[in-house]
Amino acid sequence: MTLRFGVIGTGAIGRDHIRRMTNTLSGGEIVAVTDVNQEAAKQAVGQFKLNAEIYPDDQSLVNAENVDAVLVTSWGPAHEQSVLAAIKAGKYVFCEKPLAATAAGCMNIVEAEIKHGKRLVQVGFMRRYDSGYVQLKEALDSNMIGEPLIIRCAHRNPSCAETYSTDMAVTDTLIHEIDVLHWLIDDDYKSVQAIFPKKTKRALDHLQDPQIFLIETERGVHIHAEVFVNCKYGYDIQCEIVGEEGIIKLPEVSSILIRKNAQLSKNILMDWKERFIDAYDKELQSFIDSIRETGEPSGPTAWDGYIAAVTADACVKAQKTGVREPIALKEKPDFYQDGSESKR
Ligand SMILES: NC(=O)C1=CN([C@@H]2O[C@H](COP(=O)(O)OP(=O)(O)OC[C@H]3O[C@@H](n4cnc5c(N)ncnc54)[C@H](O)[C@@H]3O)[C@@H](O)[C@H]2O)C=CC1
Ligand SMILES: O=C1[C@H](O)[C@H](O)[C@@H](O)[C@H](O)[C@H]1O
Repeated sequence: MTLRFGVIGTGAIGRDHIRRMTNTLSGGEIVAVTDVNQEAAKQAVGQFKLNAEIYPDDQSLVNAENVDAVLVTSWGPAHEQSVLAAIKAGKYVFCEKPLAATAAGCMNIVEAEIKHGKRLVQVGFMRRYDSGYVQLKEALDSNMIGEPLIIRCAHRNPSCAETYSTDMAVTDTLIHEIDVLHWLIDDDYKSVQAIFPKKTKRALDHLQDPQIFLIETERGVHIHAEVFVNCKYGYDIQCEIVGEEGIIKLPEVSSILIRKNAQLSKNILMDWKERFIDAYDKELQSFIDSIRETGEPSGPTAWDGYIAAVTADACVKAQKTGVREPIALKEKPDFYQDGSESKR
């Protein structure tokens, strides 16, 4: 059976997911959309020629009888309400990061899903589906380099919006490393310290950019994570893992080699939509396939969303205090003890 989707939020990534669901993926169909900007919802229906009804709000959409699953692609602070409404209506829900704006909000969702009695929620941590990160995970799971000791990573955007704030370097950007790194090494975070290097001239007065986060894990791995959102040269994601027996590194994005004007060069992407286009396709196709085959999603769980929120809260506190801040997670419920660290 085709999974019938309702979309809450028809902005940038909402339309990108509608596009892939309509043109690329199989087994899913958009039958409902809503946006607080109803004109945006109407435009999305027209742009993709959807046979979909426009609903006034998330509540009416999740309760629609012909909606089996919900895509939450609204602004982060609105996610918790929509996800809780979907769970209450017994609907599957794919929620873009963040699952909720606070750790407490994520815990509300965890408790609601456990009370419902089966998994409904997948969080849009798409890097777990990126072929480069999958190769890193396979190498680590096979003990290729022995115990991981050090991770160096960088999350660089060519530029950011004027509204982008210092804490968004954590909640909007570093959140991807926060999720993918503990999944990669199957370890928990212990503490974090934020460092503000010399500021780039391209950052507005209110924004600290770049930033460095020094994260320690429970098993003693040290992570040096750079966030630089006005790097100008490109959209560049780097990740290198130093182990006891060797080093593994995220592959560069495929590009032709250009020999011209006495130079040898490669292209660098400029946009996150293009850099992770395959990962977005795979995460959503996996959501559809897993629900159709097993009755539950198999991707990043609401508990992964909680881990990300607790860690992000500690990173934001570290930005303010300048000292090493603890990252204290609650005990993982049995409901999520399915070895999901080794799954997507
Ligand atoms: N996984 C990834 O790499 C990415 C994730 N995101 C996440 O996706 C979410 C959306 O981001 P963008 O598409 O860039 O934002 P956007 O601003 O382009 O679109 C958000 C849309 O949601 C609508 N909206 C806001 N609150 C709503 C509510 N309560 N009910 C219904 N509609 C509502 C807005 O009117 C807007 O049309 C954010 O949480 C963002 O962090 C965004 C880009 C990439
Ligand atoms: O919304 C986004 C996306 O998640 C991109 O992957 C990040 O690189 C960007 O910084 C963030 O604003």
